[in-house]
Amino acid sequence: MTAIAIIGAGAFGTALAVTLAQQGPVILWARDLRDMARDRENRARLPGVPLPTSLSLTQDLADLSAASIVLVALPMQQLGAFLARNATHLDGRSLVACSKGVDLASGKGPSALLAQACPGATVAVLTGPSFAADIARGLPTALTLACADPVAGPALQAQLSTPALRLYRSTDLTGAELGGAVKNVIAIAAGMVMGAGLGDSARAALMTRGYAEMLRLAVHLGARPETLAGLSGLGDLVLTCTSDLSRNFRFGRALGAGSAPEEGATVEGVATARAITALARNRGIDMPITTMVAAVVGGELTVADAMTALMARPLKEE
Ligand SMILES: NC(=O)C1=CN([C@@H]2O[C@H](COP(=O)(O)OP(=O)(O)OC[C@H]3O[C@@H](n4cnc5c(N)ncnc54)[C@H](OP(=O)(O)O)[C@@H]3O)[C@@H](O)[C@H]2O)C=CC1
Ligand SMILES: O=C(CO)COP(=O)(O)O
Repeated sequence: MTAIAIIGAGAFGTALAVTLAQQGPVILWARDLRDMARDRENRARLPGVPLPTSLSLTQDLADLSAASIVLVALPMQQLGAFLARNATHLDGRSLVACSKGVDLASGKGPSALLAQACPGATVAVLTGPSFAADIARGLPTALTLACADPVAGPALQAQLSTPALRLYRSTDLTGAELGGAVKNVIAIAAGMVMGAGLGDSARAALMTRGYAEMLRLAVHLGARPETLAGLSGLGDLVLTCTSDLSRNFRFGRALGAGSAPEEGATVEGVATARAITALARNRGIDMPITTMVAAVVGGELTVADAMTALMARPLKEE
């Protein structure tokens, strides 16, 4: 019996599938397999990584019926519409949300969308500092597995850990997924600063103040502060704001440099900046960096104007 299924054959879904297939059969669903079955490689999203024989591929969601664990690794803004069409194929299992972001339409994170669409499922969140390419190459990686269920959480932690992929357990889904959502927005800001040539000191300041607003939002929404200090918050913020492998960072850097961003890349922080800005405004939470990123990506402000506005805010205690 196939125990693990993965929905979404993007870079992350494929990397997780390749890694988990070292321990047993895994089935990976894509809406369009293109040449993956023939090539036994995902040349479009994760080139250079052979797919092991224990990994099977399908375009038919009915083929996932034997899986007790389903990892959902779709882009955040696609998840709601996907679930509206396909939730019946997923209900009643352990569903692990792997998307990072906040849904623009509903203001919800991935775990809330899964729980709403699949009320009979046990929902968990897998998040933290990890580039798909690193996971796929078997490089050491540590992530957070958040699940409120005291029995399912430890079971998922054990079933989804591998010798190279070490999962730390949490019961704080809100904190785990808000860290992963906000860090992408701050990474765009960090990229803007570097692209505009404003220097490493400015980036360190943005990361630190970005962390402060991530924490403020998450605690307001019921998260535990220590979750944000962990892999899913600070850990992922550090990775994404400092690495050229991050699409969010590269997108911000292109904006800062006045050049064209890469075409076709999934840059979760763009829509999520708008979603979180609206959420924070409605709840009276001060999130100046996120608000500025939303304004710049929305074309309402230039990077230079945004930096001037951030520096001109009233002086305050740290
Ligand atoms: N890449 C990484 O290093 C990491 C990514 N993540 C998160 O994982 C999520 C997915 O990102 P990633 O894998 O990188 O994305 P990619 O850009 O690599 O791939 C996106 C995938 O989603 C598929 N897709 C898009 N819309 C739909 C839809 N409506 N129905 C079915 N499939 C769809 C695409 O299919 P098609 O090719 O047919 O368009 C494509 O396979 C994001 O939330 C990201 O933040 C988390 C950790 C690390
Ligand atoms: O989430 C990630 C690393 O943890 C991937 O970051 P990007 O989506 O910016 O590439």
